[in-house]
Amino acid sequence: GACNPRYSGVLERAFSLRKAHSIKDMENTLQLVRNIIPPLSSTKHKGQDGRIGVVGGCQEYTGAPYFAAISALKVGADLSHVFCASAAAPVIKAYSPELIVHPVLDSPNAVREVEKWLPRLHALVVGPGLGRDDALLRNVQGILEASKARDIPVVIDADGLWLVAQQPALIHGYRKAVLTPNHMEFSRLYDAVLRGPMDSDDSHGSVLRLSQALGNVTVVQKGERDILSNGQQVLVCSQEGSSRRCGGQGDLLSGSLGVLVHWALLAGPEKTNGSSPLLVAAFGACSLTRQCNHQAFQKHGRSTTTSDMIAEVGAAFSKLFET
Ligand SMILES: NC(=O)C1=CN([C@@H]2O[C@H](COP(=O)(O)OP(=O)(O)OC[C@H]3O[C@@H](n4cnc5c(N)ncnc54)[C@H](O)[C@@H]3O)[C@@H](O)[C@H]2O)[C@@H](O)CC1
Ligand SMILES: Nc1ncnc2c1ncn2[C@@H]1O[C@H](COP(=O)(O)OP(=O)(O)OP(=O)(O)O)[C@@H](O)[C@H]1O
Ligand SMILES: [Mg+2]
Repeated sequence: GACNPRYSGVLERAFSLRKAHSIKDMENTLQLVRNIIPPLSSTKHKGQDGRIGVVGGCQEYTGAPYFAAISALKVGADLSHVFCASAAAPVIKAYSPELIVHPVLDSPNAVREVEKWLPRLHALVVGPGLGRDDALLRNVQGILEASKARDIPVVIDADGLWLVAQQPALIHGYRKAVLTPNHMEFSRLYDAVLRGPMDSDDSHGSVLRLSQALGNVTVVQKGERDILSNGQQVLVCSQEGSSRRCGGQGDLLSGSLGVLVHWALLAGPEKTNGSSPLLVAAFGACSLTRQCNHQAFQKHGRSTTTSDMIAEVGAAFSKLFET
């Protein structure tokens, strides 16, 4: 690949960005995030700052879709929907009166039931707590196809990434897709798409190559440092978090990202200074999640859970983005 001038140009850029992932770079990117945040205003109507849908939640997993959907609201969306399997719905409803919960995902009409709502949604977060049941995944495939046909931005996380690893063509080249794999999900995707193990000494190159191989969808590799790429640019988020790794932190990230993606696309590339709006949105969600983790850990230490982090969203958002 190194002989290909376009590729080596991209790599050079990636490497220079790697060296320069300084506090100053982080600060510059945070400023771009600030630029995409819509001002609070007394003249707006309910819904204008975001109507987000989370597709996930099954018999086993009810926490993950709840975390994602409530995080979207706490970040500033006006309405947050959950489309889940029927067994998960009463549980999720009982966690929160703030979410709108549709028990449709295991119905034979699942795709039609979700499609009805698509014209009213600004972004979908697909995968938290979805599980790997074949019938459910087939329905989600239909939902993804319907969302693409309507040009609705999609954040794909957790078991949604399991589906994409099986069928990369589902999102290949979709400009409005962001994938948020953890360590395992990333290597599974990399294996499936690039047909070989990744080079664990070159995480920047791996994220860049995976994004390119998927037709430049935005990829966020979560970890000690989050590495983000749209196949052209590579960003690193090393906002201070903590050493506490309770389950659900990724769901906070993907739910927040659902809102930020909508805001970033609405703001457009003028507000992001030529950088990809999706990359800026992803950087915002990573910084916010890590800052929530940091603040919650200062209060709760080892007993920190994702609910403690969600309680910090407001203060973390102000600290990072409303300075
Ligand atoms: N309360 C809930 O309902 C929660 C449900 N969850 C759901 O659980 C399902 C499975 O998600 P998983 O994340 O477990 O996915 P996987 O089944 O792909 O498992 C990931 C595995 O990788 C391991 N791992 C993570 N980081 C690693 C690293 N850096 N090096 C080596 N191993 C590493 C983890 O211990 C985990 O066992 C998803 O539907 C997810 O949304 C999670 O979101 C957590 C919270
Ligand atoms: N070693 C680490 N140090 C600091 N932050 C980390 C570390 N690993 C992950 N994170 C942060 O934790 C958040 C969630 O990442 P993680 O890899 O735990 O996702 P996940 O496995 O999908 O979580 P979930 O349990 O919700 O499924 C991200 O914001 C990421 O930046
Ligand atoms: Mg996860």
